Amino acid sequence: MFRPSIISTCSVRARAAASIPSPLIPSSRLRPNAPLRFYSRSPPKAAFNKPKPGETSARAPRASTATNVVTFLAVSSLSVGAYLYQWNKNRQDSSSLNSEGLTTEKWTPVLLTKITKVSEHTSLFDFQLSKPCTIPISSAIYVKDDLIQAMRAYTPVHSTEKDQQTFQLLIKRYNEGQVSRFMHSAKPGQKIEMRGPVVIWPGGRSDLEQWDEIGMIAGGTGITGLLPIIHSALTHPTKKIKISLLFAAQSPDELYFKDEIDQLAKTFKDQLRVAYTIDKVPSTDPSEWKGYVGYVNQDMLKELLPAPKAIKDSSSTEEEKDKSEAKKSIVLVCGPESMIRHVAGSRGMSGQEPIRGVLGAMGYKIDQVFRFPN
Ligand SMILES: Cc1cc2nc3c(=O)[nH]c(=O)nc-3n(C[C@H](O)[C@H](O)[C@H](O)COP(=O)(O)OP(=O)(O)OC[C@H]3O[C@@H](n4cnc5c(N)ncnc54)[C@H](O)[C@@H]3O)c2cc1C
Repeated sequence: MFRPSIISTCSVRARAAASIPSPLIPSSRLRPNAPLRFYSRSPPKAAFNKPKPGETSARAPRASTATNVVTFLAVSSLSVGAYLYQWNKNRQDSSSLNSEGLTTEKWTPVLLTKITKVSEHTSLFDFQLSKPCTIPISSAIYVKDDLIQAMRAYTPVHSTEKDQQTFQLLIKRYNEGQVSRFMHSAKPGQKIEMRGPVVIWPGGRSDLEQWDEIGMIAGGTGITGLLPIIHSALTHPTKKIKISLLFAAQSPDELYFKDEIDQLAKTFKDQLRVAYTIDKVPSTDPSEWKGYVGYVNQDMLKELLPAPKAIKDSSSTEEEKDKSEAKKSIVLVCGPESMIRHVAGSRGMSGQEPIRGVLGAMGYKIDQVFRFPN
């Protein structure tokens, strides 16, 4: 099972914030010596009056001192009980309203604000955090299905290195899938238990500038892991990093964020090159499709990706080798397990299994390829 390096970006701030008093906490808690009115009231005097002459004892039985004390204690404890119940309820409400920003240390309820269907099986889920939080580029957040205590990782779509109070998850529903089905049955207004963020590919953060070229192969929802890296690389303040992306999906409507990606390719035309492939051309409008058809293959990749280092090293002259050494490139593969296996071979438990599949046949080695866990 995939075990990411756990980092928490929000907890220190959240801990400081947790000490801020809330208006929902009863004032007696803020001022410990404030009198509690509920039980400072005396029991009704009439019950303890002596019977007047001529009155029958049946109408007004005289209470003994012991009974008075018992009655007083019973009324008092009921009042205290009611008070404590209300206080505890307020405390719970306030703790969920003031819960920490997202942290890796514990499950935090996060408000689901909106659901937007983007294809037959996939929706975009908008969330609001109670405290701003840094969601690093190339990180994932764990979502828990409370009913069966199952958790799965999802990648915030437009994560940045800056504080943000909202984020989006793109989640595909699988018919037999536990957590994806739970999320697709959730409603706006509901709170979802989350933990994170955890960084998946550290190369996508502050040391992004180490790369001259980044090749990418995305499969379906796997684009979520790559999109923040694309944005960050294209807008890098000091370096023009070249990006090439082959985006593979079952059908055109599963090429998520295609309009956004095409727009980026237009704006950054000397930096970003994009190609698409789908499993099958839709029968409804086959002439509309202009991209590749079929699973990822060498022909789709050889003109697009940075060349494999191993091939360069063996066939180049010394001068060319020096140049290629100076150029640092990597190929990122992000998508479902079956697609990763086909493109680069299984990553294995450690992520260190040799590169096989299409990339392996082209001569790429483990030091030039990163397979995202799935
Ligand atoms: C770091 C990371 C980031 C991820 N980001 C996203 C994301 O942004 N969006 C997203 O939708 N998913 C993402 N995933 C995948 C996600 O974590 C779940 O694996 C997926 O939602 C299925 O979980 P489930 O509980 O619904 O299905 P499970 O109960 O785990 O699986 C039940 C069945 O569903 C089918 N199934 C499950 N996953 C897949 C798959 N990927 N492809 C094909 N069939 C499958 C299989 O037939 C499986 O037997 C990510 C995974 C990782 C590790």
